[in-house]
Amino acid sequence: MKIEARSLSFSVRGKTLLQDVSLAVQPGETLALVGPNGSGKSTLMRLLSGLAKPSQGDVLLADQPLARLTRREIAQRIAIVEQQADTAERITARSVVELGRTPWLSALKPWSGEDTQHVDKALRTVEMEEFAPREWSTLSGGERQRLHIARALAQRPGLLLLDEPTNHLDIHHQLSILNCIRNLKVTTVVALHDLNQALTCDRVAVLSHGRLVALGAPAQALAPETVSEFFGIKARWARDAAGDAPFLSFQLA
Ligand SMILES: Nc1ncnc2c1ncn2[C@@H]1O[C@H](COP(=O)(O)OP(=O)(O)OP(=O)(O)O)[C@@H](O)[C@H]1O
Repeated sequence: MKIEARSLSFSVRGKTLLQDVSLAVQPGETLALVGPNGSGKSTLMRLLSGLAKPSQGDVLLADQPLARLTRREIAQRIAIVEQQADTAERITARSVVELGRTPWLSALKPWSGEDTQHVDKALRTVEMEEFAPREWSTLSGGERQRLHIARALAQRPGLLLLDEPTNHLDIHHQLSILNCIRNLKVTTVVALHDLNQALTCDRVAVLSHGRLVALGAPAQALAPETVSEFFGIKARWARDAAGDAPFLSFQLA
């Protein structure tokens, strides 16, 4: 499902958090959103999800203005995992993932075997099947994060918005979640702090002080000069002894 931001701006109490951001993410594409702390990544995610309304500009989902869709229509199309996502304590891991099916249920369409299958598949994808009966309050930060991602996957969205989905995860689960995200046929926007992980996405958008300052193929959007300028460090391409694809190496300027 295509998502498009047209000249998006967002201000709160006279402070501009996002200014004139335009970009389009094509069906099935994975776009990494990077930028220094406070550059506007979460703000842009919230605007794309419909959780916040732009002060100016429009968000179009599959060429339809988001503002014209009902909450339920949006929930059937867009899943978001926010940065400090948390949920009620007295609930099992499986119930959290089942919440992802809510937008699809109604009096005429109660829970069915198909819903159970989506939940099972989402739990498998994040390698959390064995945790399904556990109570939420007993889970670690990384386990909760994986379940939030499973909840979003169980929703079967056309657009997946993930705000720093790997920040609580060990390296195995960082790589496996990113691999899973890249292989999904779902359009995905993923905010990342690890620029080398961003390099593995289809395209990269760089935000700085609420403005879109680069957008394109990963190696082009994350060229060392761009990274150095907007993150205030010295970046360069490096290669390991195996001679695999180059990666970014950093040091303080
Ligand atoms: N409700 C608000 N009122 C005032 N300022 C806000 C509000 N919400 C966010 N901001 C500010 O807007 C800027 C952008 O915040 P945002 O969370 O979008 O950045 P980010 O790029 O996601 O940052 P991080 O990498 O630290 O998660 C920050 O300077 C933040 O302090």
